[in-house]
Amino acid sequence: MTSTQQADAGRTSELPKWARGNSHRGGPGFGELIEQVRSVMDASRFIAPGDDVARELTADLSRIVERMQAIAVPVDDAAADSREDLPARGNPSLPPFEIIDLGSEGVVAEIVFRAFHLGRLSAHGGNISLLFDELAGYATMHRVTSGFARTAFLKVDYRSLTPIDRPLRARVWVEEIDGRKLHVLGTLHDGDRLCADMTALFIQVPDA
Ligand SMILES: CCCCCCCCCC(=O)SCCNC(=O)CCNC(=O)[C@H](O)C(C)(C)COP(=O)(O)OP(=O)(O)OC[C@H]1O[C@@H](n2cnc3c(N)ncnc32)[C@H](O)[C@@H]1OP(=O)(O)O
Repeated sequence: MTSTQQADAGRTSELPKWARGNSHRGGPGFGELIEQVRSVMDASRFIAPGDDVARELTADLSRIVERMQAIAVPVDDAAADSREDLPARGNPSLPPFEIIDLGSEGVVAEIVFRAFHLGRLSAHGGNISLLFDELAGYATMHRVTSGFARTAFLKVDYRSLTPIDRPLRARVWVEEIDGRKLHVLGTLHDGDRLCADMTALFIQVPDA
């Protein structure tokens, strides 16, 4: 039984198909491909190429983009954002978290922000907010009785600088349910140090 199915035990209806996850789409090499995509994003943060090199790199990347566009599938069939065996479900636009625990108590994840997520000397606040929003999606997905829940608002308090390149621990849970409204809380720690905490409201909606 996958962690997603275990956590699903409290729902009165199945998870929407798009949220069930799989570990096969895109094949066994897909994780390494996404890791390389992340590495391109990281490396791009630390270069100041001359014009010639910039044009060469652009041409190289254009060829790769064309190859990917030639094998595009409808988004609901895509591997990215569906692979529950990969960091952040294989979605390169998300910070690469790994789920440590998922259940009706909420979700615990390990996250390593990287060069691509750098703001000024620490992780960019928007990336921290993105992490919380995604993890709140996990936490609420397993507490709504049907459909799923969308973010109505999400507030982050940045308590101390959030480092990149080291494992951090995030915890997000549903504190209270009031009809369709789910009140969600979350924390992000570097060891014992609180980096950020989060308050959000999610609203249960049909999966349509
Ligand atoms: C395992 C896979 C995990 C995948 C995770 C992915 C997670 C991604 C999560 C997201 O990022 S979702 C994308 C970002 N969110 C949106 O795009 C939502 C856009 N807004 C909407 O679609 C609607 O405004 C919304 C669904 C949030 C609410 O509209 P509704 O028409 O369904 O609800 P309504 O306006 O009737 O409000 C219902 C209740 O919520 C309250 N409410 C709604 N928005 C609020 C708000 N912003 N602040 C405070 N209260 C709010 C509202 O007052 C009311 O309270 P009462 O029932 O007590 O009267």
